[in-house]
Order: sequence, then C-alpha cells, then structure tokens
Amino acid sequence: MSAQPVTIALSGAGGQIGYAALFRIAAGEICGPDTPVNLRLLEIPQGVGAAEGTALELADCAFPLLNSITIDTDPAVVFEGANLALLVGARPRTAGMERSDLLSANGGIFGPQGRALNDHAADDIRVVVVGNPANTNALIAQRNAPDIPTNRFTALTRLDHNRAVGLLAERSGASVSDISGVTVWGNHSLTQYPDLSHAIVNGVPALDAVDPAWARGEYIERVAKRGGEVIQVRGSSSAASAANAAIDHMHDWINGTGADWTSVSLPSDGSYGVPNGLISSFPVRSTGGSWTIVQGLTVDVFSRERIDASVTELLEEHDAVASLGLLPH
Ligand SMILES: NC(=O)C1=CN([C@@H]2O[C@H](COP(=O)(O)OP(=O)(O)OC[C@H]3O[C@@H](n4cnc5c(N)ncnc54)[C@H](O)[C@@H]3O)[C@@H](O)[C@H]2O)C=CC1
Ligand SMILES: O=C([O-])CC(=O)C(=O)O
Repeated sequence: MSAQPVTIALSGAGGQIGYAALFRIAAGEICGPDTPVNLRLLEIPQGVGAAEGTALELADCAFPLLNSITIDTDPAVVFEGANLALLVGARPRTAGMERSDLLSANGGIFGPQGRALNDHAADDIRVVVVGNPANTNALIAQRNAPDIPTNRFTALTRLDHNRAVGLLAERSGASVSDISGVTVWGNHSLTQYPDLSHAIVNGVPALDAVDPAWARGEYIERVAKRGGEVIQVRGSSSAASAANAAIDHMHDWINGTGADWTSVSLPSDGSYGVPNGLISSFPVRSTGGSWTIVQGLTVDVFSRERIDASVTELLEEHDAVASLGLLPH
C-alpha cells in the first residue's frame, strides 16, 4: 500500500446499488490493491440510516485499503476533494408522474450536485451517472459544472454493454473472453442499440456466428429490456450487475481498456453524426486516463436508423430539460 489515497464519492449509498458496490470499492476494485480509499457517502435524510448501517459492515470487513468513511447529506461536504464520483441516487418515477415531472425532479438533484462538484471536487474529478434517466442526468450535472472539463462527465451504459456481451456468449456458445467489438449506442433506455456489426466471436464475425435476423431483432430487444426482465424475475431491479458495471466503467477509465473497446455514454464530439455535447453511448477505448471514441467504423442503413432513433430520444430529453432551465451553461 504505497499510492496516495483516492477519494471516491457515491450518492445513493443507502440503496441497493450502493450496497452492492461499496464493499467492492473498499476492497480496491476500482484503483487496484495499492491505492487506499476514502469513501464519501451522500444520502438524503431518510437514507442516512441505511448508509450508516453499511458503514458499520464496511468497518467489520477490516478492509486494509479503507482509509476513511464520511456520510453526509450535503453534496458540498461529500464532494470536497473527490477524485471519483458515482452518482447513483436519483428520483424514481412514481405512479402518476409525468416524464417532465421526473426530469424536473432529477434536475433538482443533478443540478445542485453538478454545482457542488464544480466548486468542491479535485481537479482530476471523473463522474459516472448511474441514476436514471442516466444520460440526461449526466448532461444536467455537466452543464452545471462549467469549470470541469466536459469529458469528465459520463453516464453508465456499461451494464447494457455487459448484458450485450453476456447474451451473445449465451447464444453463440462462446465464452465471454472470446468476444470483442460489441457496441451499445445511444441512450440507456429502450431505444438503445446493441450493435453486433463489428463484433467478433472466436475470430469470426458475430453476424456469421449467430443468425443475423436474431442479432438485428430479438437480441436488440432482449438487451434493451433486460432490466425489465430482471425486475420481473428477481422482484427488484438490477443491483449487483449495475454495481459491477459501474466498477468496470471506473476501473477501465483509470486503468485502460486494452485492445478491445467498451461502451460509455459521454459528451459527443460530433462523431457518427451525434450532435455535439449530447451525452450518448459510443464505442470507446480508454488510454492514459481518458476515453476516446473509436473512429472509422462503418455504419450501415440498419445501424444508422437505430442510432438516429436513440439520438432523437436524447435530443427530446435535452430539449425538455433545457426548457425547464436545467442546462444553464
Ligand atoms: N444506468 C444503469 O445501467 C442503471 C441505473 N439504475 C438506476 O440507479 C438508481 C439507483 O438504483 P437503486 O440503488 O436500485 O435504487 P434504491 O432506491 O435502492 O437506492 C437509491 C438511493 O438513492 C438515495 N437518494 C435519492 N435521492 C438522493 C439524492 N438527492 N442524493 C443522494 N441520495 C439520494 C435514496 O435515499 C436511496 O437510498 C435508479 O435511478 C435506477 O433506475 C439501476 C440499474 C442500472
Ligand atoms: O430500470 C431501472 O431502474 C434499472 C435499469 O436502468 C436497468 O436495469 O437497466
């Protein structure tokens, strides 16, 4: 244990994803076995008890890397000096709530959190938004943090990516480690596009290894609706797999992806016709601590239509939050 401690903030620490993530983070799964961890846990008052209970259990694990735990309801306190932020806590849609109500309620969370990150986080802050609607919540946070480079704000589509790889492995009979080149484009929503056009299974193009009609039909729907399938079968939403994906995302951002790429929602630079600034999912590699969008992939007519459909939904969400005054910068 030699490196400087890393300060990792997690909002929604008393919830189910928080419970599935915090023990792994405290064990060093994001930054590795040499980096001590300061945990900063953000909750609303009704969630503080659950976060405190989790902190008791974290202490009972006697993790050698766990340097400190702070629990607070004030984002300014929690984000002070934070190097990494996992924004998990969000306002869920409840019965009778219109989409604009949901966006407005989340604006009330991610606007202030963006401002607190702007004013208090460390210069190297990296943010992943998990709480839904994740892409638009990330956009709100980013647009409220004018002093933080835009590319430090991301939203989680790694769970969709991992689901896409897992279901392709299941269908093809290959192991996950023999699959590469899978991409999830667009929004973390039902319009997302899990794309096998460039995927390779055991050295063979995926569209030769599995029925292309399945890959461009049932498969896309199955990946996009996997969250709903988990809720139906498990009785509650994906938690361990979401926590795992958030850890994968942060781990790869810091440590690099290697030859294969993964999927991350990040502010577009105009690549693949996605409007500048929109936080959309792309094929990306990480090197030197930064994500780079993989360039030069051919996009056929089918893929173009699917990407455009999801980007259209993101633009609608953008316009809705802009009209609510939630994107000040
Ligand atoms: N992007 C993705 O792939 C996925 C996203 N999600 C989303 O992640 C979010 C969290 O899911 P769960 O942990 O299962 O929910 P949960 O309801 O178990 O926990 C959420 C926690 O956030 C807290 N919270 C609410 N508002 C907060 C605020 N302003 N500041 C700090 N904490 C706050 C709540 O008190 C609660 O403890 C949901 O929005 C869910 O839809 C879930 C799975 C996958
Ligand atoms: O719908 C939810 O709350 C959970 C979710 O995002 C997913 O499982 O992909």
